[in-house]
Amino acid sequence: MDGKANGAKLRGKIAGPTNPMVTPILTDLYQFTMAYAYWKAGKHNERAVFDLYFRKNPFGGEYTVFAGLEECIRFIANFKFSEEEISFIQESLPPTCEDGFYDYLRGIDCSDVEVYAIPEGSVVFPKVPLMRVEGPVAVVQLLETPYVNLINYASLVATNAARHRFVAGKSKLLLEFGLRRAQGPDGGISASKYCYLGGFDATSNVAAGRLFGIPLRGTHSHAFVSSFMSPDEIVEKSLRRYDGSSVCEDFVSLVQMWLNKIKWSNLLRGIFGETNQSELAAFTSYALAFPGNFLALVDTYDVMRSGVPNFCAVALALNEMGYKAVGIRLDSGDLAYLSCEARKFFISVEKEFGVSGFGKTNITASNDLNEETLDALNKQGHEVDAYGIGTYLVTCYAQAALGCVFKLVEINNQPRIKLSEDVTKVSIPCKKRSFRLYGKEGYPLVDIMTGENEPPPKTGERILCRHPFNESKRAYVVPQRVEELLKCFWPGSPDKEREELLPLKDIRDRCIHQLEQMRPDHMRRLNPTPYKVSVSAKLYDFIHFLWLNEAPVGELQ
Ligand SMILES: Nc1ncnc2c1ncn2[C@@H]1O[C@H](COP(=O)(O)OP(=O)(O)OP(=O)(O)O)[C@@H](O)[C@H]1O
Ligand SMILES: O=P(O)(O)OC[C@H]1O[C@H](OP(=O)(O)OP(=O)(O)O)[C@H](O)[C@@H]1O
Ligand SMILES: O=C(O)c1cccnc1
Ligand SMILES: [Mg+2]
Repeated sequence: MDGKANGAKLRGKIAGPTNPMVTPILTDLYQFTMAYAYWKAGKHNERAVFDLYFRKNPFGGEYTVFAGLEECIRFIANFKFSEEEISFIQESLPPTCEDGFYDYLRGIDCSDVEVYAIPEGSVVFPKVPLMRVEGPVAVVQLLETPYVNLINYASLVATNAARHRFVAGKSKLLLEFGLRRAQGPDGGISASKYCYLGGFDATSNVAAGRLFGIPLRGTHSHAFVSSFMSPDEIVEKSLRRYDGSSVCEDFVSLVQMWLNKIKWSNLLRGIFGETNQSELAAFTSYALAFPGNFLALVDTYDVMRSGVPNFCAVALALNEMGYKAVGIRLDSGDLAYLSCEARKFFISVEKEFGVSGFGKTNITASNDLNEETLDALNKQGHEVDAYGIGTYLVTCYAQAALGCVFKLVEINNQPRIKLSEDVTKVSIPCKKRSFRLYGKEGYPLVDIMTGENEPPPKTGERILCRHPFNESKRAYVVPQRVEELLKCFWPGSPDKEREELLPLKDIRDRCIHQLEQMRPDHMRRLNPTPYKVSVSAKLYDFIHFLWLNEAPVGELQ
């Protein structure tokens, strides 16, 4: 068993959802009309089992990162209608609905609901339940919309982040800059949380930093650079040495001196003439404000003729004062070419002035980056150390939704099936267990679903894994390791034993670890190999028995 996935068991109070808009009325009207009809028919307490799953991996890939579980658990742990909400539901349903229904709503909570789920941050696959929710049918029905809502975008954007990480490579720093472009405030907060979960290193979103403890990072914008007109604007020019031993009274002149040295140095001669002085003023001013964290946006006027030499002048002046400049950000132009040119310049400066490590000055790139542009940069060769990514990441531009569904699979111990002309849309009936089977090389080989009461797969014992719908697709597997996927995250009460809800950082670690464990051909961007999802022989037979039982036989005329 995976040590991390098999977290500590816990009891005790669970906080409410992060977003206060997540209340029992954040659902579709039809959940209430169905709840009324269940109640009216006296069916509302029938025990139902629903599976939450998706049918197809997003972004043309063969894997998905499961995210959003903690918010689902927080939601049901605090599920209770307020009087105002009940009055509003009463106004929204037809007046013929009986008052007894509202008394029923007043009394419900999720103490009779059980949620089994795959741990958040796990790598998951189509058709395998991410969550199995069991409880009184009317109550669980009300959970459908908020649950699908809480999982859909979270898993989609976490997967998008993981895919960007995969292309960028392990060693690059990935910064999420999407708040201004996200789908509203909750889209922005969720994006920051789940991009971090999916492998980003930091966010520019301050509220998300506070809410989730995500590291905060940032540079400055073109507005800051273009707000300066000339170095004469800088009034407070003094800078104390890093070690506090002395003060330079005119840092602005020190910067000018370094700019001249760069200009007339042998190695660098000819690359630039006069740099933009208002840009130099902005950089100098920023360095005076943050001498220990100096990073400059260098593309406002001209990257190689102005931004980079100006940055170097300020960085060398800082170096003389005992500070190490952080780096530059490129936000337009050919990022591969400019990063290579900037790197050459830094290496020349290191050689010319003997500033050790200057050649390794950090280069951050931004500007409409996505998987494709990252891939193109890799193919061309580049010198970027960090990427700031916004629009394409947080809006999930390449795919709008994951398409999670919440389907009834059993009621009153009777398995149920949803048929469809489209075989990928046929639901897999029964209250099920699922297992991940690992092969000799340590990679996950196949996920298998079984009926709840079947003997589970065992390490070293051969088991037949069948494609759920395609008779000819089957394989014997002798697992080297068996991991049960669904664990109890909500046993109906905070006082009963349940899986611990781990800190976001631990969930992120699990995600990164699981992605690293996957066989590389499942992960590649072009034509990845599908990961196998299967059912036991017994469940296969039962699905097809129920299918034939429920499907009417047509008549040809
Ligand atoms: N070397 C590269 N290979 C592939 N794509 C790149 C490369 N460098 C930059 N890009 C991408 O090309 C696009 C360039 O955007 P665009 O054509 O709008 O120009 P720009 O650099 O933003 O210019 P401007 O500052 O005038 O708006 C961005 O999406 C960027 O990520
Ligand atoms: O490009 P994204 O992936 O969305 O990343 C965030 C962008 O937001 C900022 O500027 P903004 O786009 O607001 O202005 P700009 O177009 O002038 O760069 C930043 O400079 C990035 O370009
Ligand atoms: O800090 C940055 O550089 C930043 C933050 C948000 C959007 N674009 C850039
Ligand atoms: Mg932009």
